[in-house]
Amino acid sequence: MRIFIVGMPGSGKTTLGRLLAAATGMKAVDTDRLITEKYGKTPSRIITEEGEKIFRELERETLEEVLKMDDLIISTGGGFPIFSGNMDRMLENSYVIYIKTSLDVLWKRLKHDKTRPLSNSNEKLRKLYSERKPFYEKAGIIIDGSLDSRANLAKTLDKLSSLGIVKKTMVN
Ligand SMILES: Nc1ncnc2c1ncn2[C@@H]1O[C@H](COP(=O)(O)OP(=O)(O)OP(=O)(O)O)[C@@H](O)[C@H]1O
Ligand SMILES: O=C(O)C1=C[C@@H](O)[C@@H](O)[C@H](O)C1
Ligand SMILES: [Mg+2]
Repeated sequence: MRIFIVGMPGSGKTTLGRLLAAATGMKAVDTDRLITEKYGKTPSRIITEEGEKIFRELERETLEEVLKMDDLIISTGGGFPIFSGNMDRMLENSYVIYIKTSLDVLWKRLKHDKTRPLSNSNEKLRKLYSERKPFYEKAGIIIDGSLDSRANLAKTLDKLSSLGIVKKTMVN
């Protein structure tokens, strides 16, 4: 069984992936991190130095690699579900969680971060949000991203257990 986590940059995908893995005993991976390890460069460097098209191809390859694995929670890059039919591919035989976070909350988290070439201004972030929303909203499970990390984890576990995806786990 695989669970993908999707959402805007800064919505808390990596954080939730790690917490969810610790609570369920599943392994957490992160597509940005897998790409960085395999190609020796961060996504933002790949985008800046080689172009976004190359980065999106690497994401597509990474998706096929993780689809070969099992018992995995996969946090994705912000643009991952938008390109190459990736969202439909994820939905074919995995669960997908969307962390739905308001633009105000996202901008508060991202405004001091200079390392994000695609969302380094409020205008760019707004445009990305409206373009990406329809893709994210295809997810079968939608979580309110304005909660703190702990409450977010508890809500997610509740949803996953009510759907019979994971067994109810104690969260301290
Ligand atoms: N539920 C939350 N409430 C408040 N802050 C959070 C929450 N989840 C994550 N954060 C903080 O927001 C920032 C972004 O979190 P995180 O890296 O998990 O997001 P992401 O969606 O993986 O972002 P990226 O687009 O970089 O992959 C971090 O500083 C993290 O500590
Ligand atoms: O929103 C995006 O398109 C991106 C988000 C990051 O997680 C990285 O995947 C990369 O910087 C692109
Ligand atoms: Mg992340």
